Amino acid sequence: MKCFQHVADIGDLKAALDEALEVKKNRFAYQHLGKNKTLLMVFFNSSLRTRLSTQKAAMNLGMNVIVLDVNQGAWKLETERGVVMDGDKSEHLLEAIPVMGCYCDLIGVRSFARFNDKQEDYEERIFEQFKQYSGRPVFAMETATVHPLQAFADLITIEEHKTCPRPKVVMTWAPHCKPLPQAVPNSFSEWMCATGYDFVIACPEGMELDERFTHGATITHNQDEALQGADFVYAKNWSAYRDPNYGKIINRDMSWTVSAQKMALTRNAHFMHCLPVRRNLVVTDDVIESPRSLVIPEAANREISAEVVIKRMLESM
Ligand SMILES: NCCC[C@H](NC(=O)CCC(=O)O)C(=O)O
Ligand SMILES: NC(=O)OP(=O)(O)O
Repeated sequence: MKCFQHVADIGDLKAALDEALEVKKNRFAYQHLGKNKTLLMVFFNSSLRTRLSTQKAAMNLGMNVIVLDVNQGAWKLETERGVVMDGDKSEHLLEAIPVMGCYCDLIGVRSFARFNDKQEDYEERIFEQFKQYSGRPVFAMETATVHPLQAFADLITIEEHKTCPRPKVVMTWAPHCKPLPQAVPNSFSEWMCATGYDFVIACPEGMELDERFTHGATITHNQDEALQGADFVYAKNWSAYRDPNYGKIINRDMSWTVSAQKMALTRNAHFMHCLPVRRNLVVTDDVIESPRSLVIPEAANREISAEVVIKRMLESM
């Protein structure tokens, strides 16, 4: 595997899940693969889980790990060609990327949507340049439009907790105080549509996501109806995707907060969220703290999804 970005990159999902469960049973079985190999993690944005779980996964595989926080101590990077660089940006990404590639064997990149320009975000201009100019296999650690390590970890978590072959999984929009990217819901939807699950997306009108990620899902604007019979409730806020509101908050409806009353509509569903989560905006304290909440197992499985992805990249070197 030379790139990990979309569900298709992982190939057969059943095989990937089997491999994940095997890795989870013995996460140090492939130490030889990473010997004398270096992972570089590049962060343009903050992280807790991705940073720790991906480093842990690489260490499980015997790798060395170096981390670059672009906004803390590195030169400020210009990303556009043709700019006269007489401002505060000292170095161009077009030099920085191949230089980074010199010091490592694999690169993970976190680069969120900037919401300046929808086309720039959805063309993945930063991540694509890493693919093109680093000379290394590259994986997404949440880019402008996708967060596949999260979606893979969520899929593993659902497989571990489902009690029927085809569970009903409902991804619901929930309110938030900041305009958030669509990467997490895009990838969750893309991955769920690739399973045989009954997958439903509930969101307010105007909050529909890019159809390239939601094709195959049932989409409704009625949250209560969607929650009926749900086995898993995946809450997430995202800002508007559709023009002319791209990247904006167009809805603050607190009746979409996932509460005990909402969970009572489900088939005793598990609650899921990628974290970090704003309590009592997205989900109430009692729901996230309940025994049906899977937020910690999801985070734990981030180590496993990352290990499978890095392992496959090392194997195909
Ligand atoms: N990697 C997990 C989610 C990251 C990001 N959340 C955030 O930026 C939350 C920030 C805040 O709540 O202040 C998102 O939704 O894509
Ligand atoms: N879920 C997730 O990616 O968390 P971080 O943003 O903390 O890495």
